[in-house]
Amino acid sequence: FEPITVGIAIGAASALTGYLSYKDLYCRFAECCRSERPLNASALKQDLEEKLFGQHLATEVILKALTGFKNNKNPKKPLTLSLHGWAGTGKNFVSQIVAENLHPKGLKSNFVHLFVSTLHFPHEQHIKLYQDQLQKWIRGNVSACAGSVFIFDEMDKLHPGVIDAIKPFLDYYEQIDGVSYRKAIFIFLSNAGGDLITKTALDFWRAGRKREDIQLKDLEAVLSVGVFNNKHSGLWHSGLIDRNLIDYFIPFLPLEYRHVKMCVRAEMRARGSAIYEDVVTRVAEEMTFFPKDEKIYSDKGCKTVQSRLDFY
Ligand SMILES: Nc1ncnc2c1ncn2[C@@H]1O[C@H](COP(=O)(O)OP(=O)(O)OP(=O)(O)O)[C@@H](O)[C@H]1O
Repeated sequence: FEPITVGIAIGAASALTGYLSYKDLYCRFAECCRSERPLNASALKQDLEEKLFGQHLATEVILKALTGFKNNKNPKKPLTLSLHGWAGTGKNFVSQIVAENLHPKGLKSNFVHLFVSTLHFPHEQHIKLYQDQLQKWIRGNVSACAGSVFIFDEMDKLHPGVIDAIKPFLDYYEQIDGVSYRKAIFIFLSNAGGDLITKTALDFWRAGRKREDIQLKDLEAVLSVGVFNNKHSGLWHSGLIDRNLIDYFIPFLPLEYRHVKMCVRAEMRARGSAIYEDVVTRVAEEMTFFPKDEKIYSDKGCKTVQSRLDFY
């Protein structure tokens, strides 16, 4: 070897290791976008199985969708998940778990963005402005971090025009104006279809079948009628469905008395308290259940558990 070549090689190597350690050091103190970092699938699985109660379908589909997407070095489009179900069944909660498994700071991460329809896009007359702002926001953030996560809550209260603005980003384009959106993740949350999911769960219950026996295929047809044709839900007018831009529809089942109790226990644990079963029962019994006769499902899911626990 010529001395010059060796010198260049050593220089390059030390520059590279210097750069790497600088970057590592930097990332210890500041948040870094690590879109290429592999997903720890077993950590996600454990989180979902331990923390999310009564949602065997959501657990299964989310795990499958995320591991598949993150293992693919070359996705052809961003991942789009549409979560459906009754209030308080865990849609926001799951989004938070997913966000934390992708970016350790979760919802506080600079690479995770939550939009709430009634908060961020309240006025119908300003749709044009919202469209512009949203496009700029998404473009800017995906340019800064390819693996950005965007969560849209209350999709059923969103004017479909707003989502129209981001349709091109969800499509199969390699790049748009020099930016590739293919590693980004979009999560839509909605109550649309919740009544039909509940009806299916109730049919199973009335037939004496186990909740865990409900399969995705039992709900797909139901969701397609109830959600795809529902004129009052933000997505459906927008053509996202016709163009097959939603990768997974994820149903959230209504929660039963036993699940509410699990939520109370989880909340007690989170507060560092011992588990008092009499309090667990009292909080769960304060919730209201439907349908009128059978009283199986909590009408607010686990939503008011935390505030109710404050009384004890
Ligand atoms: N399936 C569940 N497993 C564990 N905890 C749950 C579950 N569902 C709800 N919770 C608890 O209840 C709280 C409220 O639920 P969450 O905000 O996720 O409901 P949601 O489905 O997003 O409701 P909405 O449609 O009204 O926005 C969560 O922060 C969590 O503590």
